[in-house]
Order: sequence, then structure tokens, then C-alpha cells
Amino acid sequence: MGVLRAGLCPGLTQDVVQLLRGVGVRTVVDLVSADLEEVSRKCSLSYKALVAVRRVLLAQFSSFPFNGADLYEEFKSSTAILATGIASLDKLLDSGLYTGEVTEITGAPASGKTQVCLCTAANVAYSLGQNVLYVDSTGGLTASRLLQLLQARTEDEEDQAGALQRIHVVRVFDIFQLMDTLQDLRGSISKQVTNASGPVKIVVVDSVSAVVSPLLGGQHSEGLALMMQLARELKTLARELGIAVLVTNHVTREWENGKLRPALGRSWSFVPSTRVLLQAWERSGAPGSCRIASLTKSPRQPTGIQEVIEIGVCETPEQNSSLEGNKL
Ligand SMILES: Nc1ncnc2c1ncn2[C@@H]1O[C@H](COP(=O)(O)OP(=O)(O)OP(=O)(O)O)[C@@H](O)[C@H]1O
Repeated sequence: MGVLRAGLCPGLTQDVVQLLRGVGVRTVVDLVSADLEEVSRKCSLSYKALVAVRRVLLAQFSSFPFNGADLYEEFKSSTAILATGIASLDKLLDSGLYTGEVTEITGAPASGKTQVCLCTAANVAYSLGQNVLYVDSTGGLTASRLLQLLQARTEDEEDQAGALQRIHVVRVFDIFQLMDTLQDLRGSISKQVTNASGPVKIVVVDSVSAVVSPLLGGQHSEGLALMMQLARELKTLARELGIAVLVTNHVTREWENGKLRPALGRSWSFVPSTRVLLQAWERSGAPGSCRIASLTKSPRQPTGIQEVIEIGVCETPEQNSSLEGNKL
């Protein structure tokens, strides 16, 4: 708690501070918890003036508790939920990707992480009409696949072109280029510089592990620090600028029991608030493009719940009803 000093609040002059020190009142806590009548008598200071100083200090230094209703009101007014366009994945995510949060899709190579990102970008750009910043560090994004996903949603070529224009693609090859891209975005949003079609509502980074993994271990002692700097940048974008952040991450196998777990370790595990693991659906007769999505971390839903998703078409809600029979 702060030490009393002149100018900390109106009425707290150098003389008053000295007089208070003379009777052992040195900090804000000392003053707030003191018997002011006694202090006033001992220091020959006005009781009324001391009460006024205490009131201001209490207002300045106290934390004000929120109740659940306040928080819920704030949540309703500040949070948007962006559907990924994959109905079963949206169900797993409790309706979609939340602005203000980092969501992570993990999985082995070819598990469908990029397909989920592309589908989300297509859906946010077309169905929700919002801008997307798509940061590709793996070379997995292809314009033809994006167009294919948009064609599955609309036959209107103008609508397809409009949606493609709302997807801003940046290719990066290392963590420094990725950080530059995110910082540029933060800078332009803070300065309220938006392009003609409005602000970016979602940032997709496919993948973080591709740029972070090469820096970890071995001789690169600064790798962890860079990873945490990236984590801070992503969280700031999400929380302070109200953006939904979707990242992808690889998996590693636990040495003891062979279980899959997201790469980048424990420090990174605190970055996403929601994590989904994608795995092949190994059921005889199951289409090769079906995956099992398991919720492994969530602030809203019970972890462990699973859904079957179809990465081939990245189904729209109507198409998803045909997969109802594929429930686990
Ligand atoms: N148009 C499509 N229709 C159906 N399946 C597709 C289509 N395009 C790609 N796939 C399948 O998606 C899988 C690759 O998915 P994706 O690239 O999303 O994986 P990933 O998890 O991002 O992999 P990596 O970690 O290697 O980047 C492959 O099995 C491929 O056959």
C-alpha cells in the first residue's frame, strides 16, 4: 500500500504529511485505519480535513467488487460469438469463437487444423460479413480451397469475391514477422485506422508451433521469452481490442502413456482459454474427411465432450443434419 506523500490527494500537503509522520501515520493503510479524532488532537489538524483526505484515499486505493450481474451485462455488451460454420464444432465451442479469447485447434499433421481455419475464415467473411486477418506460417492456405468453401455457401460470384476481399492474408516465415504483423494490426486499430470494409473481427494464426518450435530447446535460450511475448501480443489483441483469436498448434506424444498433448509445453497451455484436439475418426466405413473434435480445455463447457466434424465440406448447419447419424 502507498506511502503518504504530498500531492497524493487534495489536502495532503508537505506540512500535513510531516505532522502525520510525527504521530506514526506513514502509509495510506495507517491513515485509513487510524482513529482520526485522536490523530486530529495529537497533530492539531482539522478533523474534517482528515476525514476528507481519508475519503479520497479510500476511493483512490480501494478495489470495487463486481457482482455476477455486472459481469454478465458487460459480457453481453462487449462479446461477440463468431460461428466457425462447422455446426458440430460450434456446438463444441458453445456457439463459436468468442471475441476477447484465444481458441486453439491442436492435432497431428493432416488432422484438419488448416481446413478448420479456412472454413472459419470463409464463414466469418461470407456469412457474418466481417473482416478476417489470416496469418499463414505453413503455406497451408490456398485461394482455390477458400473459393471452394465459399462456393459451397453461395453461387453468387459477387458475394464470393466480396468475401474473398474481406480475408486479408499475410504469409510469415518466422516469429519476428508474425509479431510485426500483429503489432501493425494493434497499432492500426488503436489509431482507429480501419480499411473501407471495417475492423478485423478475427485473427487466425496457422500455425503458432511452426514459428515457435524451432526456437525452443537446444541453444536458443531466448525462445521461451519470444514465445511468451507472442502470447502477450495475442492476448492483448483478444482482450483489449475485442478480437477473436484462433491459433493452431501441433501435438506431441506423452512419453509415459503415449497420449497426445498439445505442443509448446506448460507455459503456452495458459494462453488459449479453449482448446480443441482434432483426430482421425477410425471407424470402418467412416468417410476419410471425418474427424473427431474433443474439447480439452474450456471456460464454459465440460471438457472431454466430443463431436464428429467433416473437414471436406466444412458443413453448413443444414448439411450437418446429415451427419447426425455419425454421433459418437
Ligand atoms: N477439399 C478437401 N476435401 C476433403 N479433404 C481435404 C480437402 N483438402 C484437404 N483435405 C484433407 O485434409 C487433410 C489435411 O488437412 P490440414 O491441412 O487441415 O491438416 P493440418 O492439421 O493443418 O496439417 P499440418 O499440421 O500438416 O499443417 C488431408 O487429410 C487432406 O486429405
